[in-house]
Amino acid sequence: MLKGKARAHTNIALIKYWGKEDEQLIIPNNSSLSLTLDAFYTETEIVFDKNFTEDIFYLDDQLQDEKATKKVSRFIDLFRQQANCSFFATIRSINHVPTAAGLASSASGLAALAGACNQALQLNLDQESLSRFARKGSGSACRSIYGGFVEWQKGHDDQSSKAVKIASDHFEDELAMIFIVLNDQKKEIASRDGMKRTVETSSFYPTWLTEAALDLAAMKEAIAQKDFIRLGEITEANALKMHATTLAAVPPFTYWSSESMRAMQVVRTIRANGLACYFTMDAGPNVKVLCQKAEVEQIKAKLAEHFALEQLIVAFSGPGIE
Ligand SMILES: O=C(O)C[C@@](O)(CF)CCOP(=O)(O)OP(=O)(O)O
Repeated sequence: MLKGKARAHTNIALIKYWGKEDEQLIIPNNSSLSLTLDAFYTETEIVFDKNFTEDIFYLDDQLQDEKATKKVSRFIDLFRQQANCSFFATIRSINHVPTAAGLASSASGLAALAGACNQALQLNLDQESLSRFARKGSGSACRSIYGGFVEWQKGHDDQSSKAVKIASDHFEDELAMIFIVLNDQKKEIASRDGMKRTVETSSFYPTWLTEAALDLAAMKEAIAQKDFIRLGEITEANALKMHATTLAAVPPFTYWSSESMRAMQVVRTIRANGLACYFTMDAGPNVKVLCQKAEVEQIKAKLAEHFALEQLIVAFSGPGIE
């Protein structure tokens, strides 16, 4: 019996990953940059045993169906191959994500599973190699291997496409992110499907790639300068450009609900009244507000004039895989 356990935290992209160059290896068309957060994480335990007759997957103590288990099995196969191990495994993942949040936890989930496999199979993979493995589970998962500011260098093959930690002299410790959880019933298009349709049909997509590269360079400069205003401006503009690509897809779609639009307007108004805060959004209606730790309580209080307190969740910079 081989046992492994790991904890990995959620990351939110400030420069978005949006579109694949290679679907199998999950090589992106553009590099991205994220902030790993402390509030949300996944803890995964895995046991490999020669007497097991199939892979079994529990998520939040719920036995998972064949589809979900197959996805996890395919991912674990990467590690079994690496370790030349044919044992089946039992996986237990617990998502420490506020239940109401409905926040995507695939990134922390797959990163934690990568770490647990690494330990159980005694592969001694370093963080760079772990990041490559996690990437093949879900692109954004590769960034959760590290804490703080993380760049996923797009690369062009399995070896070169990986995440790296950005030297930031602890600038991330001055930041906060407030999640505005909007429980719209909007049927979400999974990020994998959304980006595929966008790459294949959106006339705005080529411009996105040009802009994302410029935004990344400018953001790395803002981090080096510890310039929060610049960091926020680029974050918000980059999210808007990424979401703009979906409006020109065929058929067009958007992740924005009416509540998302209201939340974005509230953030703009709070900013216009003197508190520096900027929004970003991913493949869902929730709005995330990037601000400075020193002002997070004031900004949360302003948001609470427009949203219920239980819809507002504060997170700070978090660590890499543990
Ligand atoms: O996180 C970001 O950079 C931006 C997004 O969250 C969407 F806004 C994309 C996340 O995509 P992911 O779920 O990693 O896709 P996969 O590789 O098809 O599994």
